[in-house]
Amino acid sequence: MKVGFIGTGSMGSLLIYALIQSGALEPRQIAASNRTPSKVSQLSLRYPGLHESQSNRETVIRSNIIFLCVKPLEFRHVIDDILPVVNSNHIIVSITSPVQLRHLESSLPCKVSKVIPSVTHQVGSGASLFIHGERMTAEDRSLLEGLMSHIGKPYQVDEACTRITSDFSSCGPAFISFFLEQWIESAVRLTGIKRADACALAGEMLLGTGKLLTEGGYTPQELQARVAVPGGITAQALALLRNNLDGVFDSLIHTTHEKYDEDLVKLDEVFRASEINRQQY
Ligand SMILES: NC(=O)C1=CN([C@@H]2O[C@H](COP(=O)(O)OP(=O)(O)OC[C@H]3O[C@@H](n4cnc5c(N)ncnc54)[C@H](O)[C@@H]3O)[C@@H](O)[C@H]2O)C=CC1
Ligand SMILES: O=C(O)[C@@H]1CCC=N1
Repeated sequence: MKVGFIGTGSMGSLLIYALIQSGALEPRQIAASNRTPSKVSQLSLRYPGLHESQSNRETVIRSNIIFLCVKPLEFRHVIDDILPVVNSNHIIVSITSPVQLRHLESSLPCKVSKVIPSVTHQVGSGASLFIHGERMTAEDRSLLEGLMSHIGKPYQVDEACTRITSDFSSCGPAFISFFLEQWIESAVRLTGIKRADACALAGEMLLGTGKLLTEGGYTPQELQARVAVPGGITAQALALLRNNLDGVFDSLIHTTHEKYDEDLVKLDEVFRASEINRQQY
């Protein structure tokens, strides 16, 4: 299996790192290209054998599966660029949520899927979300899921639920880190605890909480009940959080969905405009 990466910014390079580190791929199985070529040169120095493609087309030509790791509004440009060298056997994967299967299927002659990864894959953890296109056979699906299972837990989701599922799996690490950052800064300011100690304790706590939710059979509600003995300190603090955060998560979900919808409107325009142009010429 040969795997290509178009775009080696934050997420493209993280996926390359994680897939090599986990043993899922050897560097010689990978080809990569990026708008700024020096980013790929750095990767090929770090992983001898990784092929530094001179163009996105070269990445496609050398690969069976190609991950498009660029931002949503860069998709149209990348697709137009690689189109002449894409054939029906290629599997092209979008790692970004607002790009729809219909955008990919209407503009590419190959098999397509969306796989929304998470920064947690850097440590072989977290969920990756799968939304397969109709041209993906059962064999293609298990090939892609098998590859990603080395660095996270594959989850099939409906495209209509892409935003809310990636809110948890992909944006979640940032949201929870924000929560912890605020908490740690208050702790440092009010109690004098060393920031490094607070960070280490917060990380261990989050890891353990994650395990209780995934392996320990707890729901978030049950976990609160287990820790918050009636009349105790945790119960009092939970009441404070409940009052102060009332409505925050509704607003959070509205915010992520509004931004997603904005991107989707722009993508629909870009993909439609380009189809109209193609018909004219
Ligand atoms: N950061 C995260 O945790 C996650 C990000 N994503 C999605 O992944 C996508 C990429 O995100 P990042 O890697 O954080 O962005 P980034 O900006 O770090 O990387 C994008 C890369 O694409 C390259 N690029 C742009 N146009 C190109 C072209 N025509 N040909 C070749 N390379 C080109 C840029 O030079 C850059 O290196 C975004 O849509 C993001 O929403 C998805 C899941 C998680
Ligand atoms: O494309 C997305 O929705 C992802 C989730 C986190 C960042 N970007």
